[in-house]
Amino acid sequence: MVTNYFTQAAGSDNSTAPASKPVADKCVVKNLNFFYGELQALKSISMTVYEKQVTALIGPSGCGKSTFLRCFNRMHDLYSGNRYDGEIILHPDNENILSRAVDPIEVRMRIGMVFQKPNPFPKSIFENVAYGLRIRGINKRAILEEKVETALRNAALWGEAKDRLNDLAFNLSGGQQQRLCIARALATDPELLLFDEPTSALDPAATASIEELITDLKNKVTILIVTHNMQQAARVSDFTAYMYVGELIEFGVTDTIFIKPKHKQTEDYITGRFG
Ligand SMILES: Nc1ncnc2c1ncn2[C@@H]1O[C@H](COP(=O)(O)OP(=O)(O)OP(=O)(O)O)[C@@H](O)[C@H]1O
Repeated sequence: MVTNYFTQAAGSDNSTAPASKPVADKCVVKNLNFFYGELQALKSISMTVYEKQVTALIGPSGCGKSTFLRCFNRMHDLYSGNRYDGEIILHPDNENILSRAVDPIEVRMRIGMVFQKPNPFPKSIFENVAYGLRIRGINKRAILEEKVETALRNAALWGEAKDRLNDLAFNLSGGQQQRLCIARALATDPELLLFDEPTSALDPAATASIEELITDLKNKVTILIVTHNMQQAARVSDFTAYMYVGELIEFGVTDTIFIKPKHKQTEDYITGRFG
């Protein structure tokens, strides 16, 4: 479905100007509530994640950003006592991925995740990237080699890794390990990629290379990113959602949220007056 929402013209100097290209819905969140036992961590969130765009989730510590992100790949199902209420409709299938009828493992095959700290498996570089493919029953060496190379190229790691594919992943630098985790997530062609503060454990140079990568990747995949770093949200995202104590306070085109937010609370957070 193509929506009426329009992204900013690239390079536009008018932050509220409508419209260069229409964007399609990838996920439509409807009245999402989430509970850790008795604690309600998300309150009636409704929002759209647009296809092949980067959407940033920002807000003060404890406002529910990571909780919201983890709903998209049903991570919360791994722990008892957690409860969802509401819908996340994934397009183009028009399927509610929170439905009990939908297998969370199937959801995780379509929606990849990259965590705060790089978490490669204690395996070689090659086997880290091949891992998800092998789980899907792909074992032919030629296919694995082709897909591993493509994923490493897409994660901007091929040049550094191609001569050491059999090295242990832990021998890579922190920034390289994070790009390896991105390659691992990309290898299975996800529709949506979730990033939970992907650069918070990295130095400025490694952070810059991950940000550049995120900008390149949006040509291929829809991206949802949690970040504490407001400059990062402004640099990499097309849309921004500001959350506070489990609620979505404001959502819109990133330039508008940063230059002319509708809510004073958003403005106070963005200008550093609070949070
Ligand atoms: N596993 C859990 N069990 C119970 N409560 C939790 C759990 N994880 C998070 N919470 C609570 O849910 C609320 C939202 O937490 P969440 O981690 O989603 O916030 P956040 O915005 O990502 O925070 P931060 O920016 O500090 O990472 C907080 O009150 C937190 O204490």
